[in-house]
Parts: sequence; structure tokens; C-alpha cells
Amino acid sequence: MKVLKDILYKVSLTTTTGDMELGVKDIVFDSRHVTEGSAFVAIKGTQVDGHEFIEKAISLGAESIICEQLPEKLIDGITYVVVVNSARALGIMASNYFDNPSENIQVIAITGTNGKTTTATLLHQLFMRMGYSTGLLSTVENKINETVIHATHTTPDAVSVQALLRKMVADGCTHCFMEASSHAIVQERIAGLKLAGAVFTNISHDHLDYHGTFDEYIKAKKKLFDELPKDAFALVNGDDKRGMVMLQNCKASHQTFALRSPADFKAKIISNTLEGLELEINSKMIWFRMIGSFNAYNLLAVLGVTVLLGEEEDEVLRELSGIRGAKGRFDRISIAGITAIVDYAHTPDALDNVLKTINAARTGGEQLITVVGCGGNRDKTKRPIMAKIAVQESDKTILTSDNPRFEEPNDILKDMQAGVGPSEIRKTLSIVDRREAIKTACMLSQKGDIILIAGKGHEDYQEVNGVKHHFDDTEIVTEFLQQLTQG
Ligand SMILES: CC(=O)N[C@H]1[C@@H](OP(=O)(O)OP(=O)(O)OC[C@H]2O[C@@H](n3ccc(=O)[nH]c3=O)[C@H](O)[C@@H]2O)O[C@H](CO)[C@@H](O)[C@@H]1O[C@H](C)C(=O)N[C@@H](C)C(=O)N[C@H](CCC(=O)O)C(=O)O
Ligand SMILES: Nc1ncnc2c1ncn2[C@@H]1O[C@H](COP(=O)(O)OP(=O)(O)OP(=O)(O)O)[C@@H](O)[C@H]1O
Ligand SMILES: N[C@H](CCC[C@H](N)C(=O)O)C(=O)O
Ligand SMILES: [Mg+2]
Repeated sequence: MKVLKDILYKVSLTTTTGDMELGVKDIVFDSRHVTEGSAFVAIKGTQVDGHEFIEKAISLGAESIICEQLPEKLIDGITYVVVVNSARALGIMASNYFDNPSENIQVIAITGTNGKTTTATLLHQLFMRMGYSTGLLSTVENKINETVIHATHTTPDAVSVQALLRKMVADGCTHCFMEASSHAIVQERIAGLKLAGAVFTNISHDHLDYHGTFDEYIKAKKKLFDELPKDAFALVNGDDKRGMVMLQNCKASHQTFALRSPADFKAKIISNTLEGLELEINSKMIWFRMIGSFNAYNLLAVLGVTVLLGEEEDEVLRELSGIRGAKGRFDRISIAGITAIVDYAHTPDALDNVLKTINAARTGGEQLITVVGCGGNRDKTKRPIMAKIAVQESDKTILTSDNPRFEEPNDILKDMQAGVGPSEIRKTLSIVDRREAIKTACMLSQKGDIILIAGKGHEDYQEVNGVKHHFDDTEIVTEFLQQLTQG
């Protein structure tokens, strides 16, 4: 049996033990996973209140209960711990339970609307190339060195975060690069973590369904920086007007990266084509395989983190120039003279950036066909905006489904169609079946054309009514483009 020390986050022990240590066999926050001798942490969620399951947890063997309010009926032999914020207590307890792994590995958290996966993945690839044992927690996958552990969230739950860090430490990792989603920050999935640094990539429209207002969304991101310790660094995008907001009242060392504003880490774009980016950094010209000006920001963030962690700039740039980035981010498939681009752009800003990157690199003559959908049970207000951007920036647009989740796909399409102006209707199609939409884009395209398939990137499924069916944009577009060459 493990002994938890220092679990007290403004905790007041109300019942049996009067002790500040709690011996538990496991920590669970879902009554359905309770085991004999575990501590059950009751969390108020978006769907239900975990406090409703306290009795059930005890009946399944929980011996201690961490909660914000005591249940009416207290049961003999059970330890109840009342805390101000049980989600936060969960993070701190989990850290203690796994022997505070973040004290033995440098953890860097990356937040922002777009660019988290790209930045974290580049950092992981770079540190591996430089010979470090390195961990990664990302939307696409979690990794301990090259061993992949399936990711269900951008940031795992608090117990999984600590368990994964524990495993990284046991496997000799010295660094971990992780995404901190705004949901995770608000839900305290990273409470209890000692961070060596945090990065802010940018903030734009997303997740207003969850945060309510843009100000609340900014506040969620800022919380990461407010809680950084003094010996950490806070590296922010100086060209994003909220970058400086993140640094207000932040105790950590203030660091910036930028293309336009004065900054600690600065670059100038020399050329930006569909082959890659040429950047001037400290009077050196460096070629990167990443595409689009937005990736110049991601590369600068990576450079900043690496130098702040004590690496030598020239070596970093040399290694970085050969790296490709994360799966599903501007992946190019060229068949029969047609170029398909599969990209995870699922926010207005990302879609606009990707389309502008493609348009800037076009030589003329060819047409750009965009296939895009919006996820169900997510921010509805981004739907017409994304459709509008797609239609304005493309020669033809096919509006389709993304992950409908529990929504009616045609209702999502209607929300998107509201962003298409009357003069643009003639160049817009709506095809609810994403596979058919991709097929149609292929059939409409001719040699030289570009097809952008946006929104799902690396995802290998489509989620419909709670079921994830196999679905892979890259696989499907390859199949149809190959058919064109055969027929
Ligand atoms: C909206 C949201 O973020 N929800 C997350 C949240 O669930 P919730 O608050 O809805 O939980 P709930 O169902 O209300 O339950 C409340 C509590 O009661 C417990 N419970 C519930 C039922 C029961 O029978 N017994 C029981 O004990 C639950 O375990 C929970 O502790 O806490 C859960 C445990 O950590 C997460 O799995 C869940 O992620 C859901 C599945 C999700 O889709 N989240 C997405 C939006 C998300 O987190 N996305 C971000 C990335 C976003 C981005 O930046 O693009 C991510 O980090 O992945
Ligand atoms: N720095 C950036 N600024 C704006 N757009 C970007 C940036 N980096 C990537 N993008 C665009 O956003 C998409 C998502 O990028 P990425 O997966 O790196 O972001 P993320 O922040 O991890 O997203 P999520 O919140 O879903 O985890 C990319 O496919 C690309 O279209
Ligand atoms: N992390 C994002 C991913 C969105 C990906 C897009 N394909 C969708 O399903 O909306 C979210 O959970 O909102
Ligand atoms: Mg991500």
C-alpha cells in the first residue's frame, strides 16, 4: 500500500483519521473503475457530478473519498477528505502517488489554439535526433522514446499524465514535450506538474462552446503561465497580441519569438513555397521542410525552447532543417499530376493560413478544390466562418462532414452553408458523405490541380453517434486518385 504525502491542497480533513497522510492502492476519478482499497475523487463534470457516485464507489471498494462536499450519509471506516477543488487535488495526489515524476524530467507544456501538436512533435523528433531519451504527449500519439502509446485526448487525464511521466522517468527520459489544451488547463489535468517551461503559440477562434466567451478562453490559456514557477521559462509569440497578456504577472523568465515584433528569437521569411521555407535566423539562411508562414512560428518556438534548455543554436538549426513534422499536417500526396493536401486545419485561423499558403505558392492556371467539414458537439459559431473562408480562398469548395459525433450531419452542413454568400453558391457543393465528397473532388480535378482536404489530418476514424468507424482522408484520396490513373 502506498502512502500519499502532502496531498493537501487547501484540504481540511473532516472525519476519521485526522491524519495528513492517506494510504491508497489506487486513485480513480470514475466510479466505474473503482478497485478495492482505492481513493475515489469526486469531480463535477460537464455531464454529471461525480459526487453522485460516492456511494457506488464505496460499494465497489473505495476506502477514501476526496470531494468538495461531504455526502449526507457518512459510512464507518471510510476516510473523507474535503477539498476546495477536487480536480486539482486529483492532479496533486496523482503526482504524489507516482513519486512526483516531473521533478525528475524537464516537462515543457505547449498551449495555443493552433500549432501545439506541430511544436511538441518537432521538439520530440529534434531531441531524439540529438540523442536524448524523450517523451511526447500529443493529440496524435503519446510516445516514450519511439514507443507509441495511443492518445485519446490532446492532454490525457491527470492520472494518466502522471502515470505516463512516471514511465518516462523509469525509461530514462530527460525531457517531455506535451500539449496543454485549454480544456485540460481548466479541468486541472496538469495540476501537480512541475514545469520547466511553457509555450504560447497563438490564440484565435475555437472552443467557445466550452469556454463561453473569448475572454474566458484567453483566461484558460493564461492560467498555465500564471502558475509557472520562478525557475521556469515562459516563451510566447510576440506577434500575437495576447502573447504579452500571457506574461502579465507570470513569475517565470519572460521570453518571446516573432517574425514581425522585436523578440528574443526572431526570423525573417526569405522564401515560402510548397517545397518548404527558407528563413534567415541570426544572419544565417536555413532551409526547412515545413510549409507555410505559420510553420515559421512553430520552428521559432522550437528553436526558443531548445536554446532555453541549454542547446547550441547552430546544432539545433542543422538538425531541425531535416525534420518533417507531425502526421496529418500539410501531408502531400501527388498522383497523376494532381496534388492532394491532407491537413488538420479545424479552426478558421488554421484553414485561412493553409489556404493562403497554398494560394501564395500557386503558379496560376491550376484550380484549388477544398473539401472541409466541421465537428459535431463542438463550437457551432466557427462553422459559417470556416465555410466562408474555404469558399473565398478556393475555386471550388465541397462542404461535407467531419466527426458528426451526436449531431445530425445535415444540420452541421446547414450551419456551414450560412457562411456562403449568394454569389459563391455556384462554386460550392454540399455532400454529406465525406468519402463521396473526396471522390467528387478527385473527379473534378485535372492535372496540375490541388485538392485540400481539411479538418481531420492524422485521424484514422470518423466518429458517428459515439462509434468510431475507420476513416482516413489520406487513404481515401490516394485510392480515388489512383483510380483516375487507371480509368
Ligand atoms: C468536455 C470535456 O472536456 N470532458 C472531459 C471531462 O469529462 P466531463 O467533465 O464531461 O465528465 P462527466 O461525464 O460530466 O463526469 C464527471 C465525473 O463523474 C465521473 N463519473 C461519471 C459517470 C459515472 O458513472 N461515474 C463517475 O464517477 C467521471 O469520471 C468524471 O470524473 O473529463 C473526462 C476525464 O478527464 C474527459 O474524458 C472528458 O473529455 C471528453 C471525452 C472530450 O471529448 N473532451 C474534449 C473536448 C477535450 O478534452 N479536448 C481537448 C483538446 C481540445 C483542443 O484543444 O482542440 C483534449 O485535451 O483532448
Ligand atoms: N502556428 C500556427 N498558427 C496557425 N495555424 C497553425 C499553426 N500551426 C499549425 N497550424 C494549422 O493548424 C492545424 C493544427 O495544427 P496542430 O495540430 O499543430 O495544432 P494543435 O494546436 O495541436 O491543435 P489541437 O488543438 O486540435 O490539438 C494544422 O494542420 C495547420 O493547418
Ligand atoms: N481537439 C479538437 C479536434 C477537432 C478535430 C476535428 N476533426 C473535429 O472533430 O472537430 C477538438 O476536440 O475539438
Ligand atoms: Mg494538438
